[in-house]
Amino acid sequence: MIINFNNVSKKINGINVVNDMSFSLAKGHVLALLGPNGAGKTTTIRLLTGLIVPNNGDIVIFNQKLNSRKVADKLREKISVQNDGSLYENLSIIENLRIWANLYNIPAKRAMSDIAELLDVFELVSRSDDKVKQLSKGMRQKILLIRSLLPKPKLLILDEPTSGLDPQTSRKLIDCLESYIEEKDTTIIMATHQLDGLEQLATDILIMNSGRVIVQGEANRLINEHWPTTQLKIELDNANKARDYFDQNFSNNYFFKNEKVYLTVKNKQSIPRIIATITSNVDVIGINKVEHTIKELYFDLLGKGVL
Ligand SMILES: Nc1ncnc2c1ncn2[C@@H]1O[C@H](COP(=O)(O)OP(=O)(O)OP(=O)(O)O)[C@@H](O)[C@H]1O
Repeated sequence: MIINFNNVSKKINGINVVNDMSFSLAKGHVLALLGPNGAGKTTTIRLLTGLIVPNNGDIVIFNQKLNSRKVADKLREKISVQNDGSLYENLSIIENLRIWANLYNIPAKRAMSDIAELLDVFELVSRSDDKVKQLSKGMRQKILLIRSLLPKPKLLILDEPTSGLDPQTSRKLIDCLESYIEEKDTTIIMATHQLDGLEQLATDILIMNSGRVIVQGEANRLINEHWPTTQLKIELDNANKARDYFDQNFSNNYFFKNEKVYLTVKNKQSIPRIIATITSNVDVIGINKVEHTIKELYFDLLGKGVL
């Protein structure tokens, strides 16, 4: 495991902002830290970076107990935080990145090729000589992300990397990050409110509220546990004509919506047989398995009053 939080609590102004929190994160996994405003996400991240220390419990990163400033400083060699430090506004993108590469002690030749690769992945090659002060918010976020990737961190910590970005730019940033980490085996923990398309990047999720963990684990497992049955979406040539057939054969396990049938199947093994039966009895245009999302899981838990 790269990170272990063992019964960690943190009190601020007499309030348990993080309350008996336990979770772990395996190498190469991407954890999305989710929860409403004030849930304790940023505090969790500050605990993780050693900026604040827990009142109870312990934090173990790369098998080292995070119990002193010295350990936190040592761990900094393996950890990058996106929002650490600011950019030099009057310098260009490339100048900024060279300065940071130098601060990270990256040899000049390697820095040149790494910066070129990152600018390419993040689609900023044509803007590399632009001054930072001329950049849009989305571009700045990209530069901060590139900067945090430069030291090739084993663990990358992101606090709302897409905050304030429009949906398109935010998706683009995540796409860039995804294509960069695909080959790099970087472990990531990312606090975010951006739930759309999160499964594209996140392997694990942790939903917290009022300082407590509500659910945590691998996203696929949590989704499968939450929706143990499979739902098939069946597009029909003539939905009205097919109503009787579904009534007689699937009684309460289906509903019609927008000319489509949504059929719940309890036993996954029976899916091929069911599809064969349906296609031989009604005119089917297409059948898809309904894939549930992290966003649905989040709001389902929220709607049920768990959060
Ligand atoms: N330095 C501080 N002084 C006082 N209260 C604090 C401090 N830091 C955090 N808190 C309180 O702790 C709680 C959790 O805050 P935190 O910033 O960790 O939440 P968050 O989940 O990151 O929220 P958001 O999504 O709004 O960024 C909040 O009630 C906040 O007011």
